[in-house]
Amino acid sequence: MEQAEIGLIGLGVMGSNLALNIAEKGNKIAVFNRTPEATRKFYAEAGELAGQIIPCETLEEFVAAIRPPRPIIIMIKAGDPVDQQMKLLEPYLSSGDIMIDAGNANFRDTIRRFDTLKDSPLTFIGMGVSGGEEGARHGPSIMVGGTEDSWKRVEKVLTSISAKFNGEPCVAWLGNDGAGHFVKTIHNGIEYADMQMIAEIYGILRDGLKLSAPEISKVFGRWNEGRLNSYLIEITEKVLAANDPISGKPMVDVILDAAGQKGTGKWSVIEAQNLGVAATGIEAAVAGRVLSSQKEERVAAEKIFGLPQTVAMPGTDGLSFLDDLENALLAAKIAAYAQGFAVMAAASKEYGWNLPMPTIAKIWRAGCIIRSQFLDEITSAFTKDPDVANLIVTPAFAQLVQETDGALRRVVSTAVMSGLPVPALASALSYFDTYRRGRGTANLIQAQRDFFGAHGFDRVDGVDKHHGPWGSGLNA
Ligand SMILES: NC(=O)C1=CN([C@@H]2O[C@H](COP(=O)(O)OP(=O)(O)OC[C@H]3O[C@@H](n4cnc5c(N)ncnc54)[C@H](OP(=O)(O)O)[C@@H]3O)[C@@H](O)[C@H]2O)C=CC1
Ligand SMILES: O=C(CO)[C@H](O)[C@H](O)COP(=O)(O)O
Repeated sequence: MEQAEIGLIGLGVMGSNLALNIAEKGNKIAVFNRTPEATRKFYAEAGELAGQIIPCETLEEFVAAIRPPRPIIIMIKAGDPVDQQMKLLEPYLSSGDIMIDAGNANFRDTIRRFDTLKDSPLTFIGMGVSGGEEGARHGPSIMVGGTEDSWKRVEKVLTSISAKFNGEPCVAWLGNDGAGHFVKTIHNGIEYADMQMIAEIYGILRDGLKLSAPEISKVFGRWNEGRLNSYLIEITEKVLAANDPISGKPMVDVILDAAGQKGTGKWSVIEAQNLGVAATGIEAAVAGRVLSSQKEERVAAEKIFGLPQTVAMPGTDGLSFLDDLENALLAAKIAAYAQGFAVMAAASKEYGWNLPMPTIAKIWRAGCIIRSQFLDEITSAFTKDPDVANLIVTPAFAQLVQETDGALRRVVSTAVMSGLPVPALASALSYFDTYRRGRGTANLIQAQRDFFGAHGFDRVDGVDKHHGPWGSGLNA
């Protein structure tokens, strides 16, 4: 029997679609799933692609079905399952085989797995894949980490299955060991911020302007034709227009307001903190999901405090305020993306990855969940100045911020006066206001630290005097 040129383990949502994508691009693929019923079902439903697929029910059979040296994609639940699966697979592998973890791994696990195998005859690639079900099937964005040699061995097949933006493939080798999974984690962190900010704007439209879900859908539909054009805005329009087949009500109105999370948002925040980078939009988004899940506590608190009176939204016919909302979302989005890229720049230095910022922006323009026109603008900004300290000071984005920050200020202040929670939008505004103010207020914090802990401070006049005249805090 003709052998496959690639193998894939894990026929869940992502793995089965990725396998069909690989088969459709003319690659013969062997597949295996822990539970064999899933393999049988997958093969039975593969239709005309079945001829390109070799379904296997044991790992021995699976490995034998792939031509050596074997590239094997592992697309299963992240964490311990990946270690378990690799351990079960390894005895069957031979020199030169590559295990490619394509799930949402923590990059620290990826570095550990990479290091464990680096002096062995086997190779490990940690690869972030974004695009959900549809992306996996028709073209995801793929972020690869590992040795450049191992990348070259899988470049052709990954390029064939990736999304394309104006013909350019949305796949790239980003650096050694955990680089790909780190970038995927920050992609998801930005995704969290983007989604939280959209949800906050939805809250203002629903609870401030009292618009119905179908009315809000139209607003997002209009915005999707402008500068906010993106996949997340597009699906927001669609989600808000859908009706619940059971109750006939708008679907969103019958969905419990408690968001799930699987870890990548939280890891983004942890890593940003570890690297000393302010990622306030992602922090606000993760905290927003945590608070959202405390449904019972929130319901009880509403009984105690009630809700503040909503103030009139500025603008006589609501129109100019809608323009403000659109611009506010754009301004806040700039802050979140600037923060995400700043985290990656710091990680690149820390881990010696040499992450290519223009390339990362490029491969996010299509295929992934945060894909947008906006990322093409980020690509141009980083191409002109790849080492810029912060996206918001690049000429194009500085101008955009200047055009939109007034709207963000009006929207945040109106929401605050109405008691409508906007933690991510407000964090973006505070981030701008802090970042652009040459003289901040940390002089007071330094004085306090010196007072109670003799921590010392630097002086603005450069005079070498590092303690204040307050003596020990104990004597004060
Ligand atoms: N869904 C999405 O939008 C995206 C998901 N991802 C990531 O892709 C990976 C797969 O996600 P998804 O396809 O959604 O998940 P699913 O829940 O649809 O599928 C999970 C898969 O993992 C397998 N699995 C679970 N535990 C083990 C184990 N201990 N050993 C071997 N196999 C195991 C399951 O096998 P079995 O049938 O036997 O249970 C199944 O094939 C995850 O890391 C996820 O974070 C990445 C991008 C987008
Ligand atoms: O990687 C993804 C999208 O890019 C997955 O859909 C992921 O599950 C999203 O994260 P969470 O489940 O925490 O919202």
